[in-house]
Amino acid sequence: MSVKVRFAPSPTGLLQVGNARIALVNWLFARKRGGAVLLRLDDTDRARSRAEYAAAIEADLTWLGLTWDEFARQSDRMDRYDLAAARLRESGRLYPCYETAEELEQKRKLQAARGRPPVYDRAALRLEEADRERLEAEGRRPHWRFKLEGGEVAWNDLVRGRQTFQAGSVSDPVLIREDGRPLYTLTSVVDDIELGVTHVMRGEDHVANTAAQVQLFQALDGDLPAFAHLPLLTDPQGRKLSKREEDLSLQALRADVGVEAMALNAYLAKLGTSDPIEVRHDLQALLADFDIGRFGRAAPKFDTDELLRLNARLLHETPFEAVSQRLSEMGLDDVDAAFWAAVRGNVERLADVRDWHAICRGEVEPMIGDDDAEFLVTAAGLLPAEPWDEETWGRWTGALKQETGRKGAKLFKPLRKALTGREHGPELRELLPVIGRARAVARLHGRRA
Ligand SMILES: Nc1ncnc2c1ncn2[C@@H]1O[C@H](COP(=O)(O)OP(=O)(O)OP(=O)(O)O)[C@@H](O)[C@H]1O
Repeated sequence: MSVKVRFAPSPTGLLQVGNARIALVNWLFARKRGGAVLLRLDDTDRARSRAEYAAAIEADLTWLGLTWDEFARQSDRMDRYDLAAARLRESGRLYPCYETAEELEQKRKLQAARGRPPVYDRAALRLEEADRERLEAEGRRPHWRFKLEGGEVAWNDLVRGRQTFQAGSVSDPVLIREDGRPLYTLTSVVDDIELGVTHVMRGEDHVANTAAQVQLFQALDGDLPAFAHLPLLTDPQGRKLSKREEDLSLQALRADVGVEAMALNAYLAKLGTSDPIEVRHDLQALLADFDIGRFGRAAPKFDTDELLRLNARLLHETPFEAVSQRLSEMGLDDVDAAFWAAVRGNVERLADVRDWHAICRGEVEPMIGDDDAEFLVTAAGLLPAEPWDEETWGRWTGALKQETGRKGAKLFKPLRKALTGREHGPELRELLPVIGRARAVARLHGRRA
């Protein structure tokens, strides 16, 4: 059987890292099996769905490298949901209800007072034709519920193991609202059947829905897909992430925090498993040890600091070719392979290259202690002629050591502080050729250059 998965966000906000984890898991699962990925926009909620969020979802997935083979939009498929609803009506599984939200609330309060679970009492099933006519004449419009069959509903969840629900313990779900809008429980099942989805992998906010959906697949003669419900990511305080909080949106992580797509992918692919989180340079490398069975049931905490540490490690290993284009888009056209090799070990995010660029190519105020001024002038005098390479530093400091008798920190620290204006930074062996002779001489003499 060929595998088909879907990622089905609603375009009601920017994707956040929790959504991205679901998209990534679907992608890895499908690609590992040579299967297909469907991107489906769940945009039946016209009031909240926006074209710019739909475009942002596509841009975010593209940034992560999570390609899709098929695309569907629920708002284009409304006639399919109408047809499915008609079939359910014919088979007696979809029935009209006229209670208002207040009336339903009232019922729930009464049930609670009697110590009963808040399950819909199916009063609407007992209405006669004349009752319905009277209610409609009052101007009421029905909403439509799916009649669950009693007994146990079970499925083997790829993450949660065997799941069982007593159908009698949940309310018949509303599939169509009184304004005629079909709801997720219905639209999702109709699409999964008609678009041939074999594995439904989503957040565990959908578990409660699944029992009803299993019966709906059966009522619509669809093949039941496999299910995997992953726990929801939380922030470090344990709060569920949602599209409504935009600080952990993919856009913010990319543009404001400076996270690399592959750092995020590598982090999300391992978060919530007991595997170590390691640098991976492409999605193919993540496929090798991907296994849906390794994801635990506890809600993992998303930790931006941990992600940034991985981001730094990734950049430290990234070859120049992989970043050259982006560096020139940042206006750093004169950064070459030697420059990148010198500074990459000192950046946490790509934008940090700007700081080292300013130090190597811009003006720096040298840091010079009173005891070192003379030593540094001697050092300037011993600088060899260009061209310089990585050997230059060793030859120069060797000669300087002989001349002055200084060694260790007494020798190296003043050079670093004068040449870079900083106490710490990249290996000077690599940095010196990037700074160049003219700047080095001036800085060793204490001049801003
Ligand atoms: N915090 C989270 N952690 C993991 N998965 C999540 C999280 N939030 C949503 N998801 C999953 O992301 C997928 C896309 O969902 P959807 O577009 O409905 O997002 P949402 O963030 O739940 O939306 P909203 O914030 O508007 O309720 C679903 O499979 C959903 O279960």
